[in-house]
Amino acid sequence: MSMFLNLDRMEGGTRCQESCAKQETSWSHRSSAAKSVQSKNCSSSCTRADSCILSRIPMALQILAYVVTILSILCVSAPAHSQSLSLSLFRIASTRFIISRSAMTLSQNGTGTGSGQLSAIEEAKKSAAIACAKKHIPSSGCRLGVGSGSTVKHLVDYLAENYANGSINNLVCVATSYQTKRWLFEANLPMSDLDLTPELDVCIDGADEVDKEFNLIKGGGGCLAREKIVQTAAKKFYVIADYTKQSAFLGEKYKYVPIEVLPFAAEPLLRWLPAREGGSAELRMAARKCGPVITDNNNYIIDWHFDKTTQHNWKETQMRLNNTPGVVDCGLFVGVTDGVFFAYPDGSVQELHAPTPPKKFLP
Ligand SMILES: O=C(CO)[C@H](O)[C@H](O)COP(=O)(O)O
Repeated sequence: MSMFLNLDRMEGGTRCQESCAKQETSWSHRSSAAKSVQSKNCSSSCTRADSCILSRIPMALQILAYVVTILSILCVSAPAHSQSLSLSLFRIASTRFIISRSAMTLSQNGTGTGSGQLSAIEEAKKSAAIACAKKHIPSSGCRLGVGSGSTVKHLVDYLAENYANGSINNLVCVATSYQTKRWLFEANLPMSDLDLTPELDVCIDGADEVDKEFNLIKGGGGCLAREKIVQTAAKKFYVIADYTKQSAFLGEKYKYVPIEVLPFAAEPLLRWLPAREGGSAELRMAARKCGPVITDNNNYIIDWHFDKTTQHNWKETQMRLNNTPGVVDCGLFVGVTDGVFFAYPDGSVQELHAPTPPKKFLP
């Protein structure tokens, strides 16, 4: 839900997105000069021009407009021009009132309960994100891979606050998705990409399910390919999750493995995957657009609903899936997690470490 709300917020700022996209190539260690460019262009984070103008109308003027309007209506003999002036003022004031009410509703709903309170699960996501950040992001900063999804949004909020108040310095963030990039940008956090910063110190990401051997299913948000690339580029990989993601075995709670595929191969893969791996496969369809979900890499997602009655060797399954023509990557993350932060409804957070440290490409 919150993902949709945030996208809605972005859709309003088309001009802002364009200027952001133009800056993308120079988003490395963003200087204060770059930041001022950002705040200039993205004062259109105030998404619609009319809401910017209206927000500058002082409250006193609005009240005056209401009063004048009521008086003119009461006073039928008032000259026509004063009636029409007061009606215009009334319209402006009412529009502003409606806009500010809708903005309030949007921001409240974004927190998960519609009442401005975080739901128990959102609270847990936030606790996991903060605990992990406190432990693994040093105040002297680091090169940080930033995952995707609603749990990661709490991490971004934490980083925004602590970077702004100087508790964390020299941070460089590499996003795993378009949405995360937007969040980092709006939070004024310094960003880079893998071209400029190919080696990262830490990557922190959410997950859809984590089993007791630290095998993960990821890709509920369709960002799995970039998430795996950024995770692989990092020396350490930590998962942040609420208690609903903790399972004894994969499939206990989450029902499928997302697989990013080339559109050209989608139809045959929908047949090949169940024929070889069992279960069933479906093309993920978009919720608010006709047709399939298109990933940040312009690919499709196939959700493979695996057979829960048989035991799977996830390492081998991952290798087979990734060796299939047309598969870009799959949402199985096997043997790569250094630690998981699970947060529970009572507010406690448990940090679990991998029994044997995962092997990394780089030391
Ligand atoms: O893999 C992901 C996106 O591709 C997310 O990390 C995963 O779906 C968890 O998301 P959330 O924190 O919203 O539950």
